[in-house]
Amino acid sequence: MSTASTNQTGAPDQDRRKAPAGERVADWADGRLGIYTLAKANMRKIFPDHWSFMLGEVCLYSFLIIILTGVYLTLFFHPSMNEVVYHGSYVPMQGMRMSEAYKSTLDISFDVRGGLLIRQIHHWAALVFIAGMIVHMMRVFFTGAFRKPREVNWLFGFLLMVLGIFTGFTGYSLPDDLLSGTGVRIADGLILSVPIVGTYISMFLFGGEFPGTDFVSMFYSIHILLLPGIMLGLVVAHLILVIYHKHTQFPGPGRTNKNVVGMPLMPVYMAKAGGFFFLVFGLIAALSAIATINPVWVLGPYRSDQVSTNAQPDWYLGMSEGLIRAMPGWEINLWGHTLVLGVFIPLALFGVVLGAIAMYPFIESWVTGDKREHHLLDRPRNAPTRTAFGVAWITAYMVGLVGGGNDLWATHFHLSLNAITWFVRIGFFVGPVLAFIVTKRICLGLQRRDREKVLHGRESGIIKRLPHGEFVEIHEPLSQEQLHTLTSHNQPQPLELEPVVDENGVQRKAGTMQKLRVKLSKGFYGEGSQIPKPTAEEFQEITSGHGHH
Ligand code: HEM
Ligand code: HEM
Repeated sequence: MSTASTNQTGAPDQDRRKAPAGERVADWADGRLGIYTLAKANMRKIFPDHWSFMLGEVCLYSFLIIILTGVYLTLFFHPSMNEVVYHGSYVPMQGMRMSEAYKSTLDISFDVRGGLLIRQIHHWAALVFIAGMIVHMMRVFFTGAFRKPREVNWLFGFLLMVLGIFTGFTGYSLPDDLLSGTGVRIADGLILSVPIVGTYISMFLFGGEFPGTDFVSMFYSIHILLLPGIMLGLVVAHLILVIYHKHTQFPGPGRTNKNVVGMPLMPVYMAKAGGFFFLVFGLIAALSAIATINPVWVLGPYRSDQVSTNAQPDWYLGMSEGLIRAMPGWEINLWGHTLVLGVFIPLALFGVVLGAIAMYPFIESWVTGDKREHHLLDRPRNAPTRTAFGVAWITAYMVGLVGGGNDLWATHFHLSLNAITWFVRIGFFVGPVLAFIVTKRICLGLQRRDREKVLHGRESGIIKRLPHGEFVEIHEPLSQEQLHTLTSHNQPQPLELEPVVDENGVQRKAGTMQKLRVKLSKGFYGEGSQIPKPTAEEFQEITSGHGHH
């Protein structure tokens, strides 16, 4: 229906000059918020396409799902350790004494409409969120996306991961059932093992001797306000930086350090992202509807004189738990104080591992001396030392995880607990070294294969018999696009020790750090760490004339 009409007096019609409704709303909003310039600058922003770039989105969407479901839970959860008697609908616990926190978690699970589903979605989304972050971090690591200028964004991401782990832990502790109480007890043990300040921190957190009467309410504020608040700010900063730096892209024809090839934010990327949000939500909801997670009614309320069997932390803390389980129970007594090395060393090691992850971009650029900007990603095989290092790290993590579930491995596979402990003790040191060597060899093998492919073409699988009886396989030459992708990477040279005598004839001694740097740099780029890619001359010589060999 048209809105145009003339009025009785023949005066120009107001309606005719009226813009469409959408434009008027946009005008109204622009006059007050100035969104036009912002939108103009960003709506057509180009995003490159690769499945691995969806991992950051998985983090984002699961974070949103956690917040949405978390808000629902706050409506019914009572963060109090006051003792009450249970009279809800779960019959086996009728008349039992328990904290209000535990009672309200049972109520959420059995009496609140949709409560159990929302609890399960919250918990499953938390597991997916942290898994998503770690896999996203691996993508960024293995492709070298953390290099200049994205080091600060790596740090923002790293903080998000650490805060996510802490938020998960505080959430896990809220229901105050036997499992979460056992987890908190382990955390208290870790805190107490820290020399000098440990006792004070523990007293502060628990309002006196463990478990005290305060920690649920304190953890609650930390869990629903403090940490998610900081994380929300960090996520926004993280995404602003992604837009500011523009996204990296894999090398390919037409892609350079100075452009981005892909689809515009509006409408293509937005439509994709919207759909993907519902996919992630749907999958997590389906998982939560069919797979029980943290059935708090099984173990009963927390009592500090009881420990549940089968106690497992959520998966992301499995490694630190494994290190504690595998560590010998060493203790030193000094001047009337006990230093519990059996607990303190794993705690310190966890801290060192986290610190190394945070600092990695800076360490790598110091070792390699690479201070250039990088907007094109590395194919993992073309950075064998970094790739091998990442796989070694994952191996150490996995071995620790086996240690964290040693009881489950023992019961499910009929293994001795001691054998598993020794496997973890040895595997934690030997596994990463083996993984490093094997991965590096695989990367070099793949580089050799790329070189072969460039020089001799792709094996076609077609066998030809020559007149004199010899069989040869036809090799098909690669397309220009493939040739470009396989040869466009840089092959930097390792750093050299500076001359001992400089141009003025002054003697200089290379410092230990300098020597270490050169050594590490050789490890990265030296002989045995990269297969020279074919030169243009080699390519010309081999490809001129024949299509097989
Ligand atoms: C709440 C957690 C996180 C969210 C919501 C998030 C979200 C995102 C999104 C949507 C992108 C762009 C798409 C992509 O490359 O996947 C991105 C890129 C990036 N993220 Fe995250 N991320 C999170 C955690 C992390 C972590 C743990 C790290 C590393 C320690 C990290 C480092 C980076 C870096 C360096 C980029 C730029 C990559 C590039 O341009 O290729 N992020 N992030
Ligand atoms: C990264 C952020 C978060 C993570 C990783 C996380 C994780 C968890 C986990 C694992 C639990 C235990 C669930 C259970 O099995 O009972 C939990 C409980 C809870 N969370 Fe969160 N959460 C996060 C953010 C939030 C936010 C933003 C809110 C509120 C606005 C919230 C509110 C709650 C409440 C009220 C509980 C206790 C209820 C219950 O345990 O059923 N959470 N959280």
